[in-house]
Amino acid sequence: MSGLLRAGRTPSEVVAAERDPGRAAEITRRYGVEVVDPAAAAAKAGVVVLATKPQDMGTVLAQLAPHVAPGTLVVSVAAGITSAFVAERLAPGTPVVRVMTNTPLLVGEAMSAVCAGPGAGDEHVAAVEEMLRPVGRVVRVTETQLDAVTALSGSGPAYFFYLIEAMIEGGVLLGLPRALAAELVVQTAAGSARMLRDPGAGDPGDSDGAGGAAGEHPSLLREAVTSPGGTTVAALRQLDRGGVRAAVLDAVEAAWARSRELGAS
Ligand SMILES: NC(=O)C1=CN([C@@H]2O[C@H](COP(=O)(O)OP(=O)(O)OC[C@H]3O[C@@H](n4cnc5c(N)ncnc54)[C@H](O)[C@@H]3O)[C@@H](O)[C@H]2O)C=CC1
Ligand SMILES: O=C(O)[C@@H]1CCC=N1
Repeated sequence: MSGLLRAGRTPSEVVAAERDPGRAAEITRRYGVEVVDPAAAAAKAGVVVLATKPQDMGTVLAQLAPHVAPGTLVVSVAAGITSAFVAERLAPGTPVVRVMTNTPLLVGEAMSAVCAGPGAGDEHVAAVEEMLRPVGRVVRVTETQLDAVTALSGSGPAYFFYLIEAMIEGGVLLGLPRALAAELVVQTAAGSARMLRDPGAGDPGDSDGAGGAAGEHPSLLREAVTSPGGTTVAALRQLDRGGVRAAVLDAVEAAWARSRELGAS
């Protein structure tokens, strides 16, 4: 909702349905968006965005289905829930599009993936892409890729936050004040991400700051930090001893499996 409003939609163009009165009041206070019951929201909407927990999706669809007008575009952001699950609970032919985005959307840096479900044509997917583009990057994927997308970019911010927490703790272990450790680590993360995504940014002649060649390889960037006989190689040996690479592979595989499980339940 915050993204839609920052992308230029007015609060009067959006309505929300929220069963928790505290959260409903917060939505109206923060965004100026009216909160109505799900039936009223569905009846008014040209596009219905389903953003409940996967476990609540069956209930919310049962509430909404009789009120969704034929042809209304229905968008689900729930992890795991297949477009077929959504479509089966709506009038035949209702276009359904699935989205997996991530929380950096809140600062305009989302990584969103979209795919067409039953009844959805190119124009429906394009409409959802247009909704998401102002708040980050958007890629089109197949539905079979969405569990993997969820495991990488959907849950991914949590993996980075986890690593950053651990690095800050490392600074504290070495005696640095926590605030200083946090500043050092967060700027290091932001700078490293910028080198990966916008490698030419900051070069003379890069007037738009958008960078040159896309996507510097992470292995090359890591090698450039790793001086022979230096500090970085000493640290990386410990990461290898700790099995960090294998743990990351196991972690994304666990998220992928859980996403599949949510879809099957
Ligand atoms: N948190 C994340 O980083 C991401 C979450 N998602 C997906 O977004 C969805 C929402 O996740 P969260 O925001 O973390 O969940 P949440 O539980 O914080 O928010 C869902 C809201 O829906 C409300 N709700 C549930 N059933 C309702 C009903 N029948 N009528 C009216 N309101 C109802 C709840 O009161 C709650 O406020 C999930 O399906 C999740 O898989 C997707 C990508 C990233
Ligand atoms: O943890 C979850 O299930 C949701 C989906 C992706 C990120 N958060």
